[in-house]
Amino acid sequence: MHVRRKLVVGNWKMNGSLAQLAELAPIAAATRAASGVDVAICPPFTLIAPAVARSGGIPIGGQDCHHESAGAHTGNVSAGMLKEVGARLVVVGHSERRAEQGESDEIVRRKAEAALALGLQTIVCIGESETERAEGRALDCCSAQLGASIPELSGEAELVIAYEPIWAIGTGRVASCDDVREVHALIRRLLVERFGDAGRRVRILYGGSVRGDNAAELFAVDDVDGALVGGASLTAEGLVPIIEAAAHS
Ligand SMILES: O=C[C@H](O)COP(=O)(O)O
Repeated sequence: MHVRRKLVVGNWKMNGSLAQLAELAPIAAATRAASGVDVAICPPFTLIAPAVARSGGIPIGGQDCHHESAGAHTGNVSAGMLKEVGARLVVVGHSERRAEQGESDEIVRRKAEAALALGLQTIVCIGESETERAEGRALDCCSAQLGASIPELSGEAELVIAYEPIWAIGTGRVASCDDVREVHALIRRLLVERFGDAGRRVRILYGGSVRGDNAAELFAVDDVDGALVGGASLTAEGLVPIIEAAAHS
């Protein structure tokens, strides 16, 4: 039996400011008070360095990285650049990037490879659309995305999977515990089939309208090892109850 610590990651998306970094201190204090929970915050690129300086020890990460280490890729940032300014993790394959930047599973896998190779904890996102769920294709969609988006496990850096049903992101429509249980069980089975025992150590996060008032029931679901939190992570008031729910799960 593998004991996986709960992991709560705040994804600020294209939100935040230097002033908003004041939220990090109470988040760090709550994290210190909550035993057995890992917490990280992923602000926009421009806030990573100042966030590291004011993090109170919480890992700070990026919301994306390019799959190449350098070159003519205007507007992009490499995993090495993230690492140089103190990032310890990165999210890749978020559905918003898949949709807005047209990122394929293949590109997401290459980004994950680049990040893991540099020792960044790497969170690979997958999740079905509303249409795919309505048509009964959610499991097939997640299975295909997982298979094509994650690299082989090698080295010491940690791979994390985030299941985020697209229709639950920022909508207030959190997925039912039964649906989350079904998808997380599928992800776990596929990870173990592919990586053997190491697949049992990979943490699987749920993301999509996680709030203080629904976190506890989500964290009680088998194979939910934490949450990728968007809107509620922008303030300590929103995120601390989720951290506390993780500590008590
Ligand atoms: O990365 C975070 C997710 O997309 C969830 O966002 P949300 O908590 O605002 O629904």
